[in-house]
Amino acid sequence: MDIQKNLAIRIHGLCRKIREQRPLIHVVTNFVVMNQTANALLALGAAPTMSWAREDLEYMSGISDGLCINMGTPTRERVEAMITLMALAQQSKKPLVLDPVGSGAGPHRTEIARQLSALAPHKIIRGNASEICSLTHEHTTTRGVDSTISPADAKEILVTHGRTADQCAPDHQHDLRDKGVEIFSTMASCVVTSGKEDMVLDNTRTLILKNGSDLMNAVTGTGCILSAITAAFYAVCPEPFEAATAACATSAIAGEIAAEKASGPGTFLPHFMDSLYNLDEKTLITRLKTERQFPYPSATGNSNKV
Ligand SMILES: Nc1ncnc2c1ncn2[C@@H]1O[C@H](COP(=O)(O)OP(=O)(O)OP(=O)(O)O)[C@@H](O)[C@H]1O
Ligand SMILES: Cc1ncsc1CCO
Ligand SMILES: [Mg+2]
Repeated sequence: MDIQKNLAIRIHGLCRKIREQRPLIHVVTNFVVMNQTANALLALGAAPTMSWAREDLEYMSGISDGLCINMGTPTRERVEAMITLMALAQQSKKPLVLDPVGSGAGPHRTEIARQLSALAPHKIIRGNASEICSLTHEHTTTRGVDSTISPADAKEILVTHGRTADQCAPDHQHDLRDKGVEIFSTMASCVVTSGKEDMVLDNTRTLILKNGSDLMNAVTGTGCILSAITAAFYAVCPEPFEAATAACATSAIAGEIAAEKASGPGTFLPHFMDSLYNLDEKTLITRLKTERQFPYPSATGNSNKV
């Protein structure tokens, strides 16, 4: 069977698992997107809980199936709660997603993002391109919470590290691992940069997803929602790369459908929720657009369609 169709079927299988198992996802997120994030988790079939009260943390961590930490509004009390929850998630080996919102927008946020990134290395980190790149690259800045760099720049920084296509040939894999991918082994088991194209990476693979719509940028919080639903997929799928891929596909395809129905940002969000709720296998198979670069871009610049 066509490998992209097979991937779409597997993604739909995970959507079904979420609807059947209804994983409880504990989300400490920013004040801007709290309500829409809880609703998106519900639309997907998961169950949200959003508390950051110190007295709640141990209990909520104990009963939850996954955790999403989003540092969009990083007040001291909330950052302390995030650190406690991340330590608890690591102890109990619970699926964890970190969204380093606004990393690269000034020293305060960048320092918090790097501090959180250093915790619980089994996690998935999901951010826009400049947020992710700013975690390891001093010179990448973020404009508030908006990315300043393109997916192509992010790929250059995170995957090819300025090397030529020749140097990225399979023969040089070992060099690449030694030199370039420390972010994956020290901070995360999988990293996602979102944008016009989403990129899912671990230390052996890169997958590019080409779904979505410009309208996803005309409302706030689509990235925050993507991080929260990534935690829901990770709660039903122990393989972080597969969970992150499923979340990116689901979010972007739901966004694509919503954009076709909406007349602007005001009606986009309700259509987006409906699309998450109604997403079926046929739609995923018809719409999924991915490109796999495995393990790294080849010497000829060719990549395999997934
Ligand atoms: N220009 C675009 N075309 C298609 N899809 C897009 C575009 N920009 C963003 N998306 C989609 O929107 C979602 C959020 O990605 P984005 O990179 O905007 O996150 P973000 O900057 O963290 O958002 P926020 O901070 O507002 O929550 C992803 O699913 C991504 O695929
Ligand atoms: C707009 C905004 N400001 C802080 S968090 C947030 C939500 C999008 O990341
Ligand atoms: Mg964001």
